[in-house]
Amino acid sequence: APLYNQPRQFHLGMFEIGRPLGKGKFGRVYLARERSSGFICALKVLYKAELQHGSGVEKQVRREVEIQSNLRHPNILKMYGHFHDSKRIFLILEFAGRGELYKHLRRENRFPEWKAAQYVAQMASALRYLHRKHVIHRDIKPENILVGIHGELKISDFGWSVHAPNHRRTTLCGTLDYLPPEMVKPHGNGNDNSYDEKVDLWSLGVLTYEFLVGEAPFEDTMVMTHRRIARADMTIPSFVSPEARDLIKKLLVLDPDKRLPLDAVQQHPWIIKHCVKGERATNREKGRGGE
Ligand SMILES: Cc1cc(Cn2cc(-c3c(Cl)cnc4nc(-c5cn(C)nc5C)[nH]c34)cn2)no1
Repeated sequence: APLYNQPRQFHLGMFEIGRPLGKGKFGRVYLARERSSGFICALKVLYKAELQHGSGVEKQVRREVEIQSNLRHPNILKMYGHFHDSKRIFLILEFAGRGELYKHLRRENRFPEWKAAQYVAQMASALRYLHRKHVIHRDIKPENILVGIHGELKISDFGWSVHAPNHRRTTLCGTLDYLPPEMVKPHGNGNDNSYDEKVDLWSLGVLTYEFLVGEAPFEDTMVMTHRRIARADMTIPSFVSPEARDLIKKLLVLDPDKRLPLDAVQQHPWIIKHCVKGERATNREKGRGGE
């Protein structure tokens, strides 16, 4: 029986630990197999000592577990359970058969438009699911996306996700590249620099740009990135098709309320052009004629 039909309490002895799959700031991820079922998963091990007590990180791990455990969507990495011992916290995660998306992007430099469009459509579908549950991811970037065995994307790492609307308390660290204007320059929206799900629309625009161009639109020194985000100051290279350019420009909009909503993203001509299967393919699927 798969892991989710298992008893809710897990412990380390239930798993055979395989090769390391990767490492992050606070721990490592290992391939693992649950002994009784043979179920393959990824075991994320976080060291309590490194999650400085009282800092935002401990709360982030708690939120990551609380949020990700209750999500079920093909483009969101499943969390089957968690447990801890005296020194470590263990998150039992879905194993993504083709690993980390950013490694594919670095290796291929940039994705062809048909692949980028299919990836953006999958991300829009996952974000629509999250936003319907009033969850904002807030950290959509290639480093937080994995690739499943059939090439489908899986959003992972909900460490920065929160329930909308939100007022950020934990200090940001790491790249600013994906942050929207309302998170890099508070008071921009007039009120107490709270923000909502529309921050993920901006990040989807940055992600679309990076898939097609191979680098983030505002990549620069820290100070310049700050300024260029605040002005939505970017140039889109001429090799990007007019349809893709149109979608990027409709997501990277300073005013959150003017960004293209997710249902409109999924209906955008660039997405339709690359994602809707031909008539024959659809008929074949439905077993009508067309075989
Ligand atoms: C700590 C820490 C490390 C990371 C980054 N990270 C995530 C994984 C990972 C997960 Cl969570 C799930 N499935 C994976 N599959 C791979 C993988 C598959 N292949 C063929 N190659 C790799 C690598 N990695 C997975 C690993 N590291 N986040 O927090």
